[in-house]
Amino acid sequence: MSALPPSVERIELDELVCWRVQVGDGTLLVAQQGAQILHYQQGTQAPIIWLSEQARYQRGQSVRGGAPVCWPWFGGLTRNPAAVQAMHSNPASAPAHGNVRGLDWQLLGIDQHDGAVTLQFAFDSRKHPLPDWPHAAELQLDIRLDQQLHLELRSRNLGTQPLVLSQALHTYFAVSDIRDVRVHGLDGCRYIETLEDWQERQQQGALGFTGETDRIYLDTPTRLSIVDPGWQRRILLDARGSRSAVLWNPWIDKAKRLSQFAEDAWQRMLCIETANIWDDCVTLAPGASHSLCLSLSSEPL
Ligand SMILES: O=P(O)(O)OC[C@H]1O[C@H](O)[C@H](O)[C@@H](O)[C@@H]1O
Repeated sequence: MSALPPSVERIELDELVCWRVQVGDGTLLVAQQGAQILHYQQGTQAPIIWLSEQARYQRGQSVRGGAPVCWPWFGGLTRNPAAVQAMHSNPASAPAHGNVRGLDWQLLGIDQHDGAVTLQFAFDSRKHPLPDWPHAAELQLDIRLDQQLHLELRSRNLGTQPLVLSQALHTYFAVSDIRDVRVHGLDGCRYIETLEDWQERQQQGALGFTGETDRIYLDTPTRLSIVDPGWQRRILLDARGSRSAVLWNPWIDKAKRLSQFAEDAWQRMLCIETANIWDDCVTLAPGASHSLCLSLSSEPL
């Protein structure tokens, strides 16, 4: 069977410019705003990345689902270590997950090589200063589609003082039914239970889901996996440059309060956010850079 050559197409979804990429039987859709991946699917299997049925494609607003980039802080800024908060002149008014997920990034280039396609996006805070965050930094996201999907998020300090960041690739995964899936790789990890006064606990065995879940896992291994018996598949997440991850599902009540989110959508998604947070934040000396990398693939059970 001869494979079709890779293809890249520019499309517009409502207000957003997007790039649709096909490599072999893999399809990828990326919005230029936020360099946000919206869709990733291999062949005829269910999508690996989840996108809300109620997603809205509007300027200035992150799309619900896909893989938003949270930077230069993750979550509520006032929950971050003091050194991350100190980068901002008004932490109490800072938006959750930083600013770049709702801003336009620059497309640096599209490279087609060895049967793979790489899209390179950049955000430069010297050209687009972030409110109340007076620092010179460049962020680049390389998105490479081959037989797998590879993300590399590189932060570079272009200023003269140390830069301290927290960040995450806030990936929404598609699952057959959240109540049936298990996440492997977390056994023995410390975690912060944000729903119970941010207490520190320790994971025992694989993680299943029976209610709202919002946890920061620490000392995470390079590989996590989602075992999904309903769709008879295992999604593999291989990370580098990260020792923390957020596991999130809003469940029934919080789902009702989320934007662009159907009331029952919690059943079909699970966020595993490959991160640098809590005691795993990134400190960059002037001129230094850091890469947070994630490769996604799937295999039958
Ligand atoms: O609604 P958003 O700002 O996109 O945040 C969605 C979710 O992101 C993370 O997973 C946080 O840990 C959650 O507490 C939050 O609800």
